[in-house]
Amino acid sequence: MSVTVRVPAKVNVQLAVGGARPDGFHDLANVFLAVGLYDEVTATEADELRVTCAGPGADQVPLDRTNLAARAALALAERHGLDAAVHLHIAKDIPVAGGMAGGSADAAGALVACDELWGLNTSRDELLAICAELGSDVPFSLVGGAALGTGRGEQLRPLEVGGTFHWVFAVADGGLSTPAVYREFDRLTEGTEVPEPVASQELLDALAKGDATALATAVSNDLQPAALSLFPTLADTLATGRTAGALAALVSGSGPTTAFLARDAESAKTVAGALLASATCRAVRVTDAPAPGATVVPVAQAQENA
Ligand SMILES: C[C@](O)(CO)[C@H](O)COP(=O)(O)OP(=O)(O)OC[C@H]1O[C@@H](n2ccc(N)nc2=O)[C@H](O)[C@@H]1O
Ligand SMILES: Nc1ncnc2c1ncn2[C@@H]1O[C@H](COP(=O)(O)OP(=O)(O)OP(=O)(O)O)[C@@H](O)[C@H]1O
Repeated sequence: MSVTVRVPAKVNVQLAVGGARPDGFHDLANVFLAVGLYDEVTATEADELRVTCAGPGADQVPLDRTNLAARAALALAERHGLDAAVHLHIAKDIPVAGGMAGGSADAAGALVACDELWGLNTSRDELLAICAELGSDVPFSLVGGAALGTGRGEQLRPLEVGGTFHWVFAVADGGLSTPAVYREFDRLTEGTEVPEPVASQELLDALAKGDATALATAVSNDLQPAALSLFPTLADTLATGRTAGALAALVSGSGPTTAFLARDAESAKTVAGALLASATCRAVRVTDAPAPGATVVPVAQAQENA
């Protein structure tokens, strides 16, 4: 028997970062928006824990127990006193090390898939607690939609979204390590007073109204200077998207994927065309938001996708 779960990528429409905490993490006001790029995790009964991965960037994904999907299965099995004898296959479509929470998506997907496969019926709250142990972005991958993350980003408040937003993502040639980007943030802000991270009311209102123009003026990412410092050519990608008519251009989370908010589907196509033609990125993806969180794929559909 197999269970397949589909999990979305995210963009951070606001990422306000506070000073470094004693535990090395940073307090955040993190406004997550799930977007329509998905990984699929299939859990199948097996003699022992095994991970396979296919799709763009699969060669950069570890297949041992450091894989976040494997860690999720082990954490769930341990809670229930089980052996994590499962084959996890990841069909990857979310850029690897791109700042779109791909590994987190796989962790949330593995958790839901194993829970279903093993017939555990773990409560939502318990699943969210396991997610938070696995990583700061993992709880949001489970819930999807839009949410404000506080603490290190793991404490979620769901947010209302009043419409569809059109996005273009430019996948960079290379990756960025999330801890390295936070370290660069610390270096760049050294000796300055880092304000408490606070969610922008203007931004939350724009999301609730589904107003792309208002959202575009309110988006912000405090990690963007750090990502640009480590990956300076991203400035060219951002400029290309802006010139092509994007309402907003920003680095997605810790980068190096860049995100462009478009007025409508037509404008998204124009922005995507300009980015592709510019050769300032490796690939371009056009999609909508919000997207649902981790969802079990009906068996017939999973077989069709395989
Ligand atoms: C940049 C974001 O993707 C925005 O959503 C997240 O803040 C990163 O979330 P993530 O990849 O799930 O990160 P984690 O696996 O929890 O942490 C990886 C590393 O990132 C840094 N980190 C992460 C989250 C946070 N609030 N403060 C941090 O300083 C820490 O160095 C940590 O050791
Ligand atoms: N299932 C997984 N998929 C991708 N990478 C994984 C996975 N498990 C572990 N990793 C490791 O984690 C690193 C970061 O990958 P990931 O794709 O999650 O980055 P990211 O999208 O930038 O994360 P975030 O946006 O949450 O900071 C990879 O370079 C890889 O070594």
